[in-house]
Amino acid sequence: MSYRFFKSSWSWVVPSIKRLHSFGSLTLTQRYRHISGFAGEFESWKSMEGLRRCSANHVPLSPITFLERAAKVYRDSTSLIYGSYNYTWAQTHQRCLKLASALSQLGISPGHVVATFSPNVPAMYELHFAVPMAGAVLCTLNSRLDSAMVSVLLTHSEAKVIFVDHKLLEIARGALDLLAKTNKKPPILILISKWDIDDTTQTSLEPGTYEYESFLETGHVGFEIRRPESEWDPISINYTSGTTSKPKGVVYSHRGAYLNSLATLLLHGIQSMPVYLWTVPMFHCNGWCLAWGLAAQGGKNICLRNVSPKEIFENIALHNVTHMGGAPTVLNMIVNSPDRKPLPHKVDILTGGSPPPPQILYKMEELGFRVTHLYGLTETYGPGTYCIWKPEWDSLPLAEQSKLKARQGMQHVGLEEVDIRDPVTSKPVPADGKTMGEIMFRGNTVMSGYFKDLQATEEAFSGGWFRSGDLAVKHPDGYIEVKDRLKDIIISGGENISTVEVETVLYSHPAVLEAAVVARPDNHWGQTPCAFVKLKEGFDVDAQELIRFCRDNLPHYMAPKTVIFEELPRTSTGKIQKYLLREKAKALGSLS
Ligand SMILES: Nc1ncnc2c1ncn2[C@@H]1O[C@H](COP(=O)(O)OP(=O)(O)OP(=O)(O)O)[C@@H](O)[C@H]1O
Repeated sequence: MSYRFFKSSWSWVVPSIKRLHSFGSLTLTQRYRHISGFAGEFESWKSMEGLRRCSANHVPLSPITFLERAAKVYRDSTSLIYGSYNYTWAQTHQRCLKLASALSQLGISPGHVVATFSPNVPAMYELHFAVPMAGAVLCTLNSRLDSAMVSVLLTHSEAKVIFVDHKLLEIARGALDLLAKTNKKPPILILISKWDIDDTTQTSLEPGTYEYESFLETGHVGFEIRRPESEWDPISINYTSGTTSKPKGVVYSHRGAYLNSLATLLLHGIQSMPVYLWTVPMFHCNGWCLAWGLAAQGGKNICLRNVSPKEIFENIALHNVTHMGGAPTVLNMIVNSPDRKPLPHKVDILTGGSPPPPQILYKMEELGFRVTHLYGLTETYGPGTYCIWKPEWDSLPLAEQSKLKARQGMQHVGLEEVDIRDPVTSKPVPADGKTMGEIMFRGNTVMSGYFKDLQATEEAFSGGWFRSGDLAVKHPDGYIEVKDRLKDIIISGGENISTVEVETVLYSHPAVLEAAVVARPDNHWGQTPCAFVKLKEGFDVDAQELIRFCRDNLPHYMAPKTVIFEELPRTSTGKIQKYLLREKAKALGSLS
């Protein structure tokens, strides 16, 4: 300890000790407040002497630092594998610096939007760092969109550059042609072909178009990162899935991305140097924020172009995968696939995006997966709550465990609060497991707002909470359970029917592969439940059998009155498009 510090500390301590003696009966906090003289009836926090906010103790939070640290701590460890390609963290860091430098040489400045249109190839991972390192905002477009939607989102986001996977080139060109017709300046196209095509398609590139690898090589590693001035600065725009309306541009900040990345690592139990299989699309909520998060733990990113059960099982064995994620539809695909097999070791899998039927959770655990169930929206950076597992549940039968796990749980550490409140009065509903209300969020991992839509932003935040549009109950243990979307709930004879509950029963029938329940208008009841069902191969049951099965397992008013067998329409993120099914049910007319 230096003399100066010792002297100044001592001069502070002596009178403090004297004061401490005279207030011997106070609590520790009260004593501290008294001796440091800054709180309660004395003075406010802000006048506490000797403090200074400066670059030594205050840096805007940003996930960019995860990569910089990984390049030192995990320098020679593998950062990414794609087919026969692999990189170390030092290489990934250098490649991202070069890419950021190349972007800035192209004229990309802080605040500009850079779009991607690609599956989970290595470029997607690199762009998650390179774009914010150039000070720009990353906009990852869903790789399953068509030209028309891509052109709409490019117009809305005002992207200056778009990175396009070579297999999506035609769709992207179609989008740019549409833009040109509206006299909008199209973004510069950079083609991602390196990892799949040996001789680059350079020669077939149109003027003003670049190839990813040669573009990256124009940058230099000495690039000075354009760090956010404020942690509130935007880092990405994520468009919602468009399940209930047209996609909205949700803006994430550096701060929120940093916090949600860490929270997701924690809830997923990701320790140092995991092996992560990329089955969650990075375009969806930045891979639930793990595109950034894995750098914080020096993870090995196993990138996959196509996600199929065969590839999943092969990669798990080949790379010793420890963690992965997937929407319930991916889990359903795994448990019903002929390629499924017991795992060579435990794999932690995160699932969320729609309600996971307990039967599917059950079968996943039987195969050797350890499932963590999360719930959230694009507006909450993906994961917002999760079903925190309690050791006392381990001794319950697996079926019982799966029912508990199908609940959406409680908020993760990055969020302040999640509550179920009456959508009209905003008062909390009782924790009785019965009273439904709207799920509302508050905290640092809630979006900054909808890009260019202040009205929608204000509506979403009215009352000081973010309103999710989802209906849920709160159980006596505080865990929440989603019952429906506000737009999907069925009201029959004055009774609310949770379509999720009816679907859960349908999924428990051995012949049912997929099920979705919607409202069918009814002259007598107002609405009745109408089920759309896809059967497993080789099964043949009729509507009456499924209705009987539901009546045996649910109050009669909740059982579907109509069952239609067909393929279920899905959004590009795999969610069932209930509004399309509702239109079909409406076209059937009243049953009564
Ligand atoms: N674990 C879960 N259980 C039940 N529902 C879930 C779960 N996770 C997510 N969801 C549903 O997904 C929704 C969030 O989806 P996302 O943000 O991808 O866009 P979207 O709501 O489908 O699209 P849009 O807002 O454009 O209609 C939630 O509001 C909720 O309805």
